[in-house]
Amino acid sequence: MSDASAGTTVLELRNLGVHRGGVAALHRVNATFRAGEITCVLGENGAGKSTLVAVLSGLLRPDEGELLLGGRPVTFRSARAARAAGVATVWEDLAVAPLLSVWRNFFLGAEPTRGVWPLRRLDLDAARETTVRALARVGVPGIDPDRPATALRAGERQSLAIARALHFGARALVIDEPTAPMTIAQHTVLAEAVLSARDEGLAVVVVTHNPRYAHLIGDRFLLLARGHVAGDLTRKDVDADVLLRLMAGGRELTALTARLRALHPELDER
Ligand SMILES: Nc1ncnc2c1ncn2[C@@H]1O[C@H](COP(=O)(O)OP(=O)(O)OP(=O)(O)O)[C@@H](O)[C@H]1O
Repeated sequence: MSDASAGTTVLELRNLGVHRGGVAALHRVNATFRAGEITCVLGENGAGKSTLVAVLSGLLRPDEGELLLGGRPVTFRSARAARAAGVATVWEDLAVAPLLSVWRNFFLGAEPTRGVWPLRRLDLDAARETTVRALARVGVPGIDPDRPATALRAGERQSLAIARALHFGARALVIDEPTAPMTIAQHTVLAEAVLSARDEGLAVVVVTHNPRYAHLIGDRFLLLARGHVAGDLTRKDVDADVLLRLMAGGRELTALTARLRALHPELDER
């Protein structure tokens, strides 16, 4: 466990409001993100998911309400400030600097050095070793740290960012899942890293479009609809089908499925 025992509140949103382009992108949002738990944030396009990520990661200041970290109100003035406070965000597409090596991406400016100034120099072996160890810790063993980051696949790239967050002592991890299709194998790689972060006691927030995947890994589910909290549920409250139904658009899909199954009983088998 990192700094908090499982179940302790790490991040909290109180009556959070954000206006964007004349609309309430978030309106009176209350939510709690706890240590050792994965909270999946679900909602249709425009529900406010990206806005929530922007607030948690320090890119956007809320217009109303408060963000609390470890019980104290905080105002992040930048993404760097959020990271320094222990809230790490894994972006959908900016997880890494693609042309740099895997280990350079891991450290990005925080490389270990050897010796004392003015003879201090980069400790390359330590940097490589640390990277390999940190990746193995999130379930990605055997990566050559000198490969360019472009050689990593989508799930591995995000896992690298998660490994960094763990290594540098994050308390909360916000993951904006790739919307581009990922193979099952890469989804599994990412899920394993997400579960490692949870097991190490971080409060994990996963923004996803996929309710089935959410149900597989999530402990709690925050459903957003038009900037409002439409549901705040635990695993005990829902199964994957209920989640699917609760997501806007899911209602139509469920009705369609029921109608098709009534007309074609053989579909029941699927
Ligand atoms: N930069 C912006 N300028 C104006 N309005 C914006 C801006 N960003 C978001 N909005 C509006 O805020 C609301 C919430 O958008 P947001 O992008 O947070 O939703 P989302 O759930 O992330 O959607 P998606 O799944 O499509 O990314 C929407 O009505 C959107 O049109």
